This record gives sequence, structure tokens and C-alpha cells, in this order.
Amino acid sequence: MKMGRGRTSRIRRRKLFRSSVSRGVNESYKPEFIELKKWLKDRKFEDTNLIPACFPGTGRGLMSKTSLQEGQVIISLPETCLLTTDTVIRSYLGAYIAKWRPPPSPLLALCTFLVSEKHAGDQSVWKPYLEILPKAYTCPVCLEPEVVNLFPKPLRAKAEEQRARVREFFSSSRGFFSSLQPLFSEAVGSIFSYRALLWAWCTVNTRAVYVKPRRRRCFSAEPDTCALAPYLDLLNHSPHVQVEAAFNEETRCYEIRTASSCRKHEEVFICYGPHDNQRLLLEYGFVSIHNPHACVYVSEDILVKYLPSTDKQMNKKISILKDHDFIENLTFGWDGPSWRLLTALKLLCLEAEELLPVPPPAWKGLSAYMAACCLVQAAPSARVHYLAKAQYMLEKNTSWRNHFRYK
Ligand SMILES: C[S@@+](CC[C@H](N)C(=O)[O-])C[C@H]1O[C@@H](n2cnc3c(N)ncnc32)[C@H](O)[C@@H]1O
Repeated sequence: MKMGRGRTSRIRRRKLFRSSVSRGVNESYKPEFIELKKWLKDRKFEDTNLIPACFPGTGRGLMSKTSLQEGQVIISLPETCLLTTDTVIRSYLGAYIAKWRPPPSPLLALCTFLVSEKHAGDQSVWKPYLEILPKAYTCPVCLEPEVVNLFPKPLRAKAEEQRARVREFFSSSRGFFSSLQPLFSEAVGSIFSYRALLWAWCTVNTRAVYVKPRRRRCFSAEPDTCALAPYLDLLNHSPHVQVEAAFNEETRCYEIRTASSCRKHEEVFICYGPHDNQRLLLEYGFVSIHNPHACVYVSEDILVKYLPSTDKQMNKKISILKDHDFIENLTFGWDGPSWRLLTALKLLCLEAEELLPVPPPAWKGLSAYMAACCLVQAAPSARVHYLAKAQYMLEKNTSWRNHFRYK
């Protein structure tokens, strides 16, 4: 067949490419989704905009049935469908939570409920939801140590921290699990295993939506801000869309309003936050291609290795970075005229005296922001490229000032 070279054929080819990249395969006929839809309908939720589908780039997600306009509410899930700590307190676990000292955390309550309901199988009223939850997760805490060892150093450190945190969560919860024995005929040790708790932890961590903090005496002081939102939690992340998501006190529904339009039969995305790829991998188990927030973490040894050894103020500068928590989260952004680009390195090209005695208060927020905006390139080859670019900039340190833009 002769390939056209004209404008029309270019447009046609572009359209074809776009649809083959983004077009999903409808999965709404699958028994688990039919059951889930029935369950949701019983709870007064009927979806008119979206259908479950599998997409080539992002896996399972939601596809638009019709075109969606900017400002439109794309999903409005009634309170009765949400799984929150209220659900847990009202359940058979409520009395055990109220009795337990020190009070369990809201996270432990949610995880315990998930494991227990999963164990209940057909007896669980949440079965249609539990059936569509992933059986396994890809967050670093679930990966074999051999795989984690292949990560770049800063990511490896975070992954090990995460593993230690979840291990500690498990071991400190065993007493509480034992107190639940009267509820089960099997030994609680076999029901609330590390594996089961890890699954529940990843479920909450990767899928929960944020709700206004509540404070109840039966829980520890950790924030109680997580809710599982069946069906709505099938929405995948894109850093390129904007949404507003919140519980609407008037309608008593959790609503998502999109600020981006979406064509019919395309994947509908929400944005989980302005996360770099390291954060996405740690918290959600994936990385985003063309992520505008992507950046490269630079460890202290790399930094010291490539900074000019003639700089007499090096130790002072490094200690300033350390004092402000920058050294832990030192990043190189790699595209866009971004003010967060190399913010910490910006400090290094200033005279140490310019930074002393007390840095502006805004820096405090900055370090938190940087922690949230840190980087990692998915492909090792790209990582090498950006590291090389970063090193180049370091070597050309006299021109750094030109790279930095204050906001
Ligand atoms: C809230 S769930 C979204 C629905 C999920 N894909 C599913 O099938 O249940 C979040 C998880 O979806 C996956 N995910 C979300 N956005 C993604 C993306 N842009 N690319 C690849 N995976 C993504 C990740 O595994 C993440 O932990």
C-alpha cells in the first residue's frame, strides 16, 4: 500500500497512533465488575461516565464513555460506599479496638479490617470490592532484596526505610491481632501474617483517598485521613491533568471534578500529586513516563566527588545543607524553567556567608517541598544521562548562577 505523504494522511496517522496508544479494552463485562456494579448500585451509585478498561501503557483503569468537559464532576461516590475507620468501628472489630491499649492507629484499624474481611471470603459484604483489589503490589517493600539492591543509592535507602517501617508495623501489631482470637476459629497468627498485613498496607497506601482528619479517642494520634473508595480507586495517575477531589458535605459524596477535558473512549486520569518518579515508585509502585516532576537524587558522596576540591568552604556548605535536611533530598530537576531546579545546589554556589547566620524561614518549607519533589529516572540509561548532565553543571560551577531562577 502506498503511504500518503500529504497533510491528511499525516493527521490520519497521528490519530491512529494516538488511539492505539491510549485506547483501552473494555472490561466491564467481566464478572467481578458486574458484581461490583451491582454492589455499588445497592449503595445508590450508578456511573454514567466511566467504564473499567485495560490500557496498553497504564494497565487497568477507567475509560470515558462520553467526552468529558473541563469542570465536570466525573465521579461522585456516596458515603455509603466508602470504607473508613467509621466502617471499622461500626463492625465486629469496634469493641476490640475500643478495648486495646495503647489505642491502635487508624491505619492499623483499616488494615486489620481488610485482612479480616478478605479472610471471611463469601461471608464478607465487601467481597465485590475485595475481589477487584490487586492480589500483589509492586511497591519496593514488596520487591525481593536482590531487586532493591539494583536501585540507585538514595532510592535504595528509602526502600529499606519503608521495609523497616512495615516490618515494625507488623511486629508492633501482633499483640492487637492476638486479642482478636475470640472472633476466629483459626489461629490469628495464620490469618494476620506478615504477608497479609503487607497486602493490606499496600492496598491502603496505593489506593486510599484523603478525607478530612477525624479525631477519635479509640485511635492513636496519627492522622485519620484515609478512605478506600471502591471503583473510584480504579483511576490511574497522570501528572498532566488537574482535578479537584474532596468529600462534599452537602451531597455526602466523594467527588472528583476534572479541570482537563477528555475525549470519548480515552483513559480518564486523576493526579495523585506533583510527585517525582522516586516518590511514585515508593508510594504507588510505578513510574510515570514524561513526568515533569522527575528529577535525580544526588547522594552526598557524589556531590563531594564532583564539587571543586579547591572550594575552601565546602565543609561549611555541606553542613548547611545537612542542617536543612537538603542533603537527604538533594535533587537535580531536568526540564523546564523550574525554581526548584537545583535549589539545594543553588546554596552551594553562594558564598557560605550569604547563607548565614539564619536562613530565611521559607527554606523550611522548601526542604519539605524538595522531599516531595525528588527524583529518579526509571531507565538506568536515562539516569546516567541526567547524572552526567548534573555533573557537567557541577563542573561548570561558575555559570551556575545563570541556571538558577529565584521566584
Ligand atoms: C488507585 S490505583 C489505580 C487503579 C489500578 N491501576 C488498578 O488496576 O487497580 C493505583 C495503582 O495503579 C497503578 N497506576 C496508577 N497510575 C499509573 C500509571 N500512570 N502508570 C502505571 N501504573 C499506574 C499503580 O500500580 C498504582 O499503585
